[in-house]
Amino acid sequence: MAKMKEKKSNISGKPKHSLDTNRSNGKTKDTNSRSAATVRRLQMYGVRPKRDSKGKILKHDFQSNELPNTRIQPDRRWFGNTRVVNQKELEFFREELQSRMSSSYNVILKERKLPLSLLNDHQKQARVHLLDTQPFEDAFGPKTKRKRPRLLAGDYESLVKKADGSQDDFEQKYGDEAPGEGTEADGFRDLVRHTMFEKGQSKRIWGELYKVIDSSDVVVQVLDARDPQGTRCYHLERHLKEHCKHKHMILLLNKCDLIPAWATKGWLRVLSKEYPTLAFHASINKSFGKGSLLSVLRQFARLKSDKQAISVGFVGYPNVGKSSVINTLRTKNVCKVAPIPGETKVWQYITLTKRIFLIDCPGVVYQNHDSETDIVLKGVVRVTNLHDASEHIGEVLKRVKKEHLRRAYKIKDWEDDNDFLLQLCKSTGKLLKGGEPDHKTAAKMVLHDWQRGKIPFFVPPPRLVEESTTEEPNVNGIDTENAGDSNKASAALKAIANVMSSQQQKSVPVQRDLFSENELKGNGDEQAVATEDEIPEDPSGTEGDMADDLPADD
Ligand SMILES: Nc1nc2c(ncn2[C@@H]2O[C@H](COP(=O)(O)OP(=O)(O)OP(=O)(O)O)[C@@H](O)[C@H]2O)c(=O)[nH]1
Repeated sequence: MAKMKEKKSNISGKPKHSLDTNRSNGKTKDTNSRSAATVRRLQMYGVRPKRDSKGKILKHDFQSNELPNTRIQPDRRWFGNTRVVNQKELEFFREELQSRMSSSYNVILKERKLPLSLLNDHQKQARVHLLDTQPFEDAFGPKTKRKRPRLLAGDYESLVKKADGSQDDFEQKYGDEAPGEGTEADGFRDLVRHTMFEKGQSKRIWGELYKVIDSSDVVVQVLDARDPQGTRCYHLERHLKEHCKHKHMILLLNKCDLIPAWATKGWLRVLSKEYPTLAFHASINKSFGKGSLLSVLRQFARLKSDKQAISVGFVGYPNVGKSSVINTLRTKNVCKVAPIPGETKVWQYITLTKRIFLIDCPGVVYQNHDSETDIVLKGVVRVTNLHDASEHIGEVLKRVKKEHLRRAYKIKDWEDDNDFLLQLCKSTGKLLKGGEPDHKTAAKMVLHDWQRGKIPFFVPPPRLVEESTTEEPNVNGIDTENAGDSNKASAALKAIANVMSSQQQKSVPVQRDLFSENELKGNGDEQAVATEDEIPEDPSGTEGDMADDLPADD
């Protein structure tokens, strides 16, 4: 039977060629031979166009007879998931989709699969739909009417004249409002101020601050003891008084080692009239005020006995030492500390005890009328970022006593800030190419020293009126309305007052080499209220109180 069939398909009797379409009828058992379809496909590949001697195609099996060349340029869009539609189709699609979407009786399913970007113009590339408002002829036709822009001046010179004139007018008009110190009338300085001197005022930082305040039961406002009033945030205090009466605030005079003890005590007395205030020196090994602060926090935890734990937020200007205070309380480097402002970027939760959590906050600057120099000297701006640091040196020379500068930089005398910088450049070898003094680098060096507290400076505390110098520190700032048990609350208040008054009796450690003997003593009045001593490790006797409460290091 098999032989008969073979004969049928191979009538010629010639041996079968592999490209013979009749070779197999698909029913034979021989599955290795090519099927008719394969043979046809292979034959198709073999078809080549006929060309002339120059290679030009004369005839091709797949070429149209009408067109000379029907080859289409390859384009990657053929292979993409795209479709080309003309403008009319697109318009139709847009209208149709728009009407469907705006109709409240239609719901579009699988919306994400639709090319909605075709419907809504991208905001950045949004086009002016000229043709919606006027016909094509009016918008782009040959008789298009275009308004000529009204130029202020015909040529460059008259434009300059006009600008000068308007500047004069402006100065005449606003001449009385003299620009603040450090600002220039040309508007350039304003621009620089925007980019750099507004550190700590961004929306993000304020957001962080409010997050910390919202989550805190006690807010510790850390102040720089060298300039407590200058680093206070009155806006925040007002906010707490008005909107968060149940939250407590205490002031912490940090870096008290950088000012004489009488000044620390003076400030303690002045500030404690408003809020409970403690002096502090942040240092992991040699701190001051740690015990007092821990005791006060523990009393606050007592006041909030309805809560399982209290959160204590540390807020304040950049670089005042918020993170250092937290590290000191934990006796461990749990927060990043750096001698440059803006080291803390986001808030951070730290467990102090089972009942007390601490929150570190980035430094916040409340917008006030500080000049650029004030901002730099408060340590808000990183000195390395200053374009010209030398312009702030005049103020440093004004604020710091000559004897300190002489001692710090070994310069005998100087006429003005320029002369000071010149001598400093020479003595420290800060020279540019060709031996020119490098004022900017020398000035940065001085500002660095200022920010790190190497040049002694402090704002003396205001003198108190006799009658107001009461012995008992004020704890009126503490609201006890929300404290459950009134007996407990009054006991806690008493304890806080005790801690504050006992701290005021203590000796405050001071970096003695910063000041002269006279400065350390202060004048007569101050001497009467304070004596200072350099104190060894952990002067406050209250450290032990909390020791067993503190968590084991993790
Ligand atoms: N002399 C002295 N220096 C201190 C004291 N506390 C902090 N500092 C220094 O002040 C600098 C700033 O401290 P940080 O703790 O980073 O300040 P911060 O307030 O967290 O700063 P931001 O991250 O900008 O918010 C560091 O160089 C500390 O060493 C202190 O009590 N005495």
